[in-house]
Amino acid sequence: MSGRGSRPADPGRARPRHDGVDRTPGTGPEAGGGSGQIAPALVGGASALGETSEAGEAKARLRARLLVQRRASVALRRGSLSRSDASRLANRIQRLPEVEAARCVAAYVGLPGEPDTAELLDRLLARGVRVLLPALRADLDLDFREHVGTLVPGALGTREPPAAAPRGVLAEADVVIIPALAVDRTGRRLGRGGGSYDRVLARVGADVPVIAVLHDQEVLDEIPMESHDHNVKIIITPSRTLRCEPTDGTGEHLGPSTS
Ligand SMILES: Nc1nc2c(c(=O)[nH]1)N(C=O)[C@@H](CNc1ccc(C(=O)N[C@@H](CCC(=O)O)C(=O)O)cc1)CN2
Ligand SMILES: Nc1ncnc2c1ncn2[C@@H]1O[C@H](COP(=O)(O)OP(=O)(O)OP(=O)(O)O)[C@@H](O)[C@H]1O
Repeated sequence: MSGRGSRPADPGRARPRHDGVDRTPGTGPEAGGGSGQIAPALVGGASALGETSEAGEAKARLRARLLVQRRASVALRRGSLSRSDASRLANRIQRLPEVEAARCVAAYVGLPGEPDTAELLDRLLARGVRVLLPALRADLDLDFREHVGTLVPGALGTREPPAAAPRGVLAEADVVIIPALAVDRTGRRLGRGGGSYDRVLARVGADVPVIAVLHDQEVLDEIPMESHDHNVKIIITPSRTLRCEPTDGTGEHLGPSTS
């Protein structure tokens, strides 16, 4: 990313503890706090707290490489292929039994370089499904709001429902659809390094299916894992649907089912 805008020089110090429990009264997710000044500068693919663990450093390097790859592919495609990708993705996601059965879906609005989710969101709304979308907070945690059909600019180039949209209660989502820079077949996920979805997934029930959406070439053999990372259950790319299998504890996995 390009390090735009006015962000604090040492954002990591302002971050909350990362054990999945938000203990700060009135500042937790869905507490209705505004974005304010945005926290960390996720420069060069480094994580928000400037990871120093081996896995954290490996993630930062991988993240930087994947962001370069995405930018190159955006430049190459100039949007046209991404529209057909968007339809194929929407079809795949809608065909999942978990999504067919869902009355409320937490999803997201694609950023440039990501598979476009606009068609999926429109189709879900047209089917009468409640759609919850994230609004990025200053500490990079996410609030959710009901998708009311319109979007306004959020921080860091995101788009989000207007502040007047009803609050979205994440616990009401039957399915959670999230972005990823990369995943592996066991469901390990690499994101943009803000820990936004690590925090969101810590608040999602273990029985709620989590679906990661990304490009075909971003399904990798192995993603380095840290203790706060949460696995996804299903991986969707324009041409593949992968169901992740749990690891056997040695890092080996039993092989995903695919279609
Ligand atoms: N579609 C989508 N929404 C998401 C995420 C995501 O990965 N994808 N996030 C996953 O956690 C959170 C947002 N995290 C972000 C972290 C970094 C940048 C970023 O690097 N932006 C660039 C470009 C900004 C622009 O175009 O204005 C930058 O700041 O340079 C954006 C979002 C919540 N919403
Ligand atoms: N529950 C949490 N609360 C606060 N910080 C967290 C939490 N989980 C992870 N973090 C911090 O967020 C930073 C980024 O984590 P990580 O590299 O796993 O992000 P990511 O999953 O790639 O990003 P994102 O979820 O935003 O797409 C790390 O410094 C980590 O310590």
